Amino acid sequence: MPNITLNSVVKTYGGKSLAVDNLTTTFPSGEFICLLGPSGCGKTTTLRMIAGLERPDSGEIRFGDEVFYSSQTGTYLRPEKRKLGLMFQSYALWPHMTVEQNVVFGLAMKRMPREDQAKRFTELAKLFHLDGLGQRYPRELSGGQQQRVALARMLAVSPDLLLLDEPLSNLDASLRLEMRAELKRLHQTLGCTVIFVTHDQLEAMTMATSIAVMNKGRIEQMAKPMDIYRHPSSHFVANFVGSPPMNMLTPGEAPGLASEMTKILGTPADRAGTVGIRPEALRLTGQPANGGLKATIDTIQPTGADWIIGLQAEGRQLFALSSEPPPADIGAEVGLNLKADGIHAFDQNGKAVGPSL
Ligand SMILES: Nc1ncnc2c1ncn2[C@@H]1O[C@H](COP(=O)(O)OP(=O)(O)OP(=O)(O)O)[C@@H](O)[C@H]1O
Repeated sequence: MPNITLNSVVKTYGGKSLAVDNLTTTFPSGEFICLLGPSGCGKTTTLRMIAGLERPDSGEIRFGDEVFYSSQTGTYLRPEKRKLGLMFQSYALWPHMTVEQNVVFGLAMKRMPREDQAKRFTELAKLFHLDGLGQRYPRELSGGQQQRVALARMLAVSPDLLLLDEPLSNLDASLRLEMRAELKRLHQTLGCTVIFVTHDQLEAMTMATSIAVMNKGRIEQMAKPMDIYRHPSSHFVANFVGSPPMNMLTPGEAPGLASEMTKILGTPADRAGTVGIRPEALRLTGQPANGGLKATIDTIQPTGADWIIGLQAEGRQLFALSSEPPPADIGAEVGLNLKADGIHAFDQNGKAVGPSL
């Protein structure tokens, strides 16, 4: 299966609002890629340009050797000519059609014989646990069942590429969990390339084989989820991925803690940039060691499996994440130990520096 390549793709709206900023990247075939980033960073625009629903201002988009779009040659392949499956947040099943009619809609449009359509529906109904629901109407289905019908409809035409724009955002937490597992399983079974837009880092971390973190119309970093988490290439990525977010110290903030962090990292003490520590790398001890780092507990948030512990250290609010209950109550002074692999440093331009790279 071919890769998707974007070369110097630019997209502005109304000639002035820059949505995608000279984007050059390759989405390798067979990967489950999550485009992750804050609202307005250009995720949907990127996806829509790959789908052919939005025309770039300039650049080139290819699917292997097939040119989807090229400003140089004036090529623009219409969406229906690109062999894609598309699914959006509002997946809009046809309300007046049964589940089976919805699923085989694309096949009927392609004039596939009725018996073959029925056969394909049986296969898909099995894959998406829709057995026995073929004659129901969408209003007679649960949210999760509707979502599975939408997925089956998208896959009925055997697309080479699936483009999904926040398809799980309308679901409640337990259904989301179920659908995340379903999509992941589906990707492993079908082996097709998936590009999935989300602003939810948990969704990206749990499903993607590769995350592309977007910021202001560009991809800041593209890597495997755990590499993004462990080796963020910039302040932006480090801050965006992780919950609670990384504790960031700008120059002058909590100097005792910052200098201990730079000492562990081996970066110069007269730093000009930011240092950060993941909440789980802040370990609390019952008693502060003599001359060691200390903090005061100011909030305790049990999540069930973990505790998020708010701390005050040298006038700064920090958050620690622990799978153990806190060693003391609110108001108590505790010692701090720092775990080296959760510490990161960034230069003045926000680029990661030091041994974490
Ligand atoms: N049709 C449009 N007309 C004008 N500006 C638009 C249009 N669509 C998007 N934009 C702007 O382009 C930028 C990128 O938008 P885009 O929808 O691609 O971002 P996004 O990362 O998908 O955001 P979200 O997560 O909120 O959907 C934003 O500044 C947005 O306001």
